[in-house]
Amino acid sequence: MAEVVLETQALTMRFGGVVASDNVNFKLRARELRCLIGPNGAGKSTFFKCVTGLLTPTEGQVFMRGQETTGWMPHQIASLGVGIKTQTPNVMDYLSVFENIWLAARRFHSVDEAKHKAEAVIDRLALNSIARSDLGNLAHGERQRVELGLVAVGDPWLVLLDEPAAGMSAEDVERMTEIIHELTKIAAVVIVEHDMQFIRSIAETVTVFHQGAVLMEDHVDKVMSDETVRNVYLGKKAG
Ligand SMILES: Nc1ncnc2c1ncn2[C@@H]1O[C@H](COP(=O)(O)OP(=O)(O)OP(=O)(O)O)[C@@H](O)[C@H]1O
Repeated sequence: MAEVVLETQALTMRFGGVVASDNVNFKLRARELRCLIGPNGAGKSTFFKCVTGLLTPTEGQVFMRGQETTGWMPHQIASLGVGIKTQTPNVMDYLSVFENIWLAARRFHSVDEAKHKAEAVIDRLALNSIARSDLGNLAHGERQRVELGLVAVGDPWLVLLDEPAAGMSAEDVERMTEIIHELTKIAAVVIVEHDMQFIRSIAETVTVFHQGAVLMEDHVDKVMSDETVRNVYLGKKAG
């Protein structure tokens, strides 16, 4: 079986009396693609933030490729080879697409190598036609793609994405699906997502959160037809 690249053990996060993440045991293997779903307030973002270092869990542990990372800062986690895309973009509007991606590549590579890497990612993500445009002038879907470029340019073995398809057109979502499949050739990918159509088109196994805990973890088709899941979530949202 493939190596476990991400694991949480009894991960718990409390905000005062609210148990936002409740004893979560999670495992992800190399090149696996996993969507985290659940209704509003289910604890997806809290779990994501505990794993990416934006929050330190109250209890429990996080391991990446066997290395304990509980309480690490996001940049420390990134330096292991983990690509993180949060909902707060880490881009510069007054620089071009190429410059943004090149700058991200410089964190990992020499000047020449960074240029080469940036060009390769621009090719792979079909960003050639907008490579010289300033980020500030791009449409939402294009920006999202550039942000994935920033993640991909570090050659990550684990990629953690918070709502990459939010606010996108159907065409952009389709492109994003292709890019994510492309990413799974080199990395395991975790995606927090609301868009059910997107989830159906990319996911195999999904993890359903409810009241901070894992309610179910199974193939997307099984999860979508599960009555308990429908009751807590899909019944209202997926129609
Ligand atoms: N910083 C915080 N302080 C206090 N309570 C919080 C904080 N962050 C989250 N919570 C609470 O924790 C619970 C889980 O929230 P979380 O944002 O993780 O859920 P979610 O599944 O990501 O929801 P959504 O789909 O709406 O983003 C909610 O009850 C929320 O109100």
